[in-house]
Amino acid sequence: MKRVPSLTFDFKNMMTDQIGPVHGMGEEECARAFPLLDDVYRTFRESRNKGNLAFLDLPYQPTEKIKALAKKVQGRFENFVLLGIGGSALGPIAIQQALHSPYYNLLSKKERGGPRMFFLDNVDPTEVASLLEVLDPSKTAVNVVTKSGGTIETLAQFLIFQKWIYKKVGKEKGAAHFIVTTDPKKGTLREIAQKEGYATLEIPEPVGGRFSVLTPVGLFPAAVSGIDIDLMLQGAADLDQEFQKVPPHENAAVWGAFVHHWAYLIKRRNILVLMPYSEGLVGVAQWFVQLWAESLGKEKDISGKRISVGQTPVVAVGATDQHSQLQLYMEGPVDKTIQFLVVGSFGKDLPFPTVRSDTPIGLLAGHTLGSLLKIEQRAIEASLVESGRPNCKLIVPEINPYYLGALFYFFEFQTAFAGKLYGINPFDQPGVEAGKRIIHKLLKEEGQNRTKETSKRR
Ligand SMILES: O=P(O)(O)OC[C@H]1O[C@](O)(CO)[C@@H](O)[C@@H]1O
Repeated sequence: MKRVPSLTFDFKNMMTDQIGPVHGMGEEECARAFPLLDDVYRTFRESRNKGNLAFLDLPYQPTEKIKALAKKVQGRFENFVLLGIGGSALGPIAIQQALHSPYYNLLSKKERGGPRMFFLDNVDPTEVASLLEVLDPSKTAVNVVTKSGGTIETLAQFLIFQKWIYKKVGKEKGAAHFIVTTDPKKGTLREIAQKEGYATLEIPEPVGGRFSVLTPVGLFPAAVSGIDIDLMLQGAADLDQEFQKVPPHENAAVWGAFVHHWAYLIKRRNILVLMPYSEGLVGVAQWFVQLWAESLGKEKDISGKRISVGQTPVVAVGATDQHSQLQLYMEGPVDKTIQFLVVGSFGKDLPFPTVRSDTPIGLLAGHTLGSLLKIEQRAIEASLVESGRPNCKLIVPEINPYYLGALFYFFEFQTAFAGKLYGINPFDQPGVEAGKRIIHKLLKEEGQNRTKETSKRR
């Protein structure tokens, strides 16, 4: 089978906006953009050639080590728990949600072929304690994922799990339960892994957390749960090859970046609503939110000039949020672009029994759940167009490892390219540092007070 990951980006409905000083983006306006895209694309390619866009080369990495370690975990453990936050959890969660049944953990081990999968991306004590109550530490593998190796939430989760496992099986045997995915050389978790003798997987040094889904961060848990990770990388590689062959104005991810950048700067569409019409792609949409928000929400451009830019990404799930958020999108401020995320064909479908009736139930005759969901998407798209509400759509032929790999690659490419258009650095996140500093300060101060109180009481 010849596989070409032609993800289609359809933005003809971006021109429906009849409100505001600039009307639509017609063919002429698009054509005028070509020289700009050519220019920016040239510098983008130069950055890649200099090794500054390392995430674009991830599709070509070797996977033997990841698969070998995954096989060991599959054979030995009943449960697999991933600990991480932000880019160290959203990608792995998105993969599971897209490629496995939502009831994966209810299947038998034979049906699953590997352990039950759990993902903790918060430090909510009720959630963590509840998981510890139902799992057996002697049958649980723990994958601690952190690029920096020093994220306080992940370190906190790790300490709790380390204590829980060591208490049951002892320190010596306990070491075999931990797999640390982190920076190849530095960081607290790297040091701990070395000292305790944990298995480790490397996140390439120049790849930041939110661009790391196609590193062992996403690939290892995927392989543990039996997903063909080579096929995921193949999808990304084929899309890369497709992109390298065409001029920038035929590259769908370049258009994705350009259209949203134009919508934000010229049309003041401050909000990008990503609306998947597939439960399997909700995790991808949530992963995208971090990618778009952390990469493009910046105060300064690369020269240090204050510009404060960034579109606010929001997830709305079709059809569910038609009955929750849609009213706002139809009649509220025209400050949004709705981007649908649709699949060509669903993996499974269920036909309706025919009911003869003049009530809405009779309308379902001859349809399936899948055709209903597709009709709902088309109807909402048409209703947005009718009321002059700009929207666009990304079409994924089907949800499988191949197209999922391509989809991640598409969004990462689009985001990095949008960063170039904005003239900002899409790979840093200086705005989150202040919060981290204060968390550390409060932990220190309140920790000292608590220690004093405890020793007074003794
Ligand atoms: O993988 P790490 O280093 O633990 O970071 C987790 C997340 O924290 C952030 O650095 C933001 O605080 C994200 O960019 C990152 O995905």
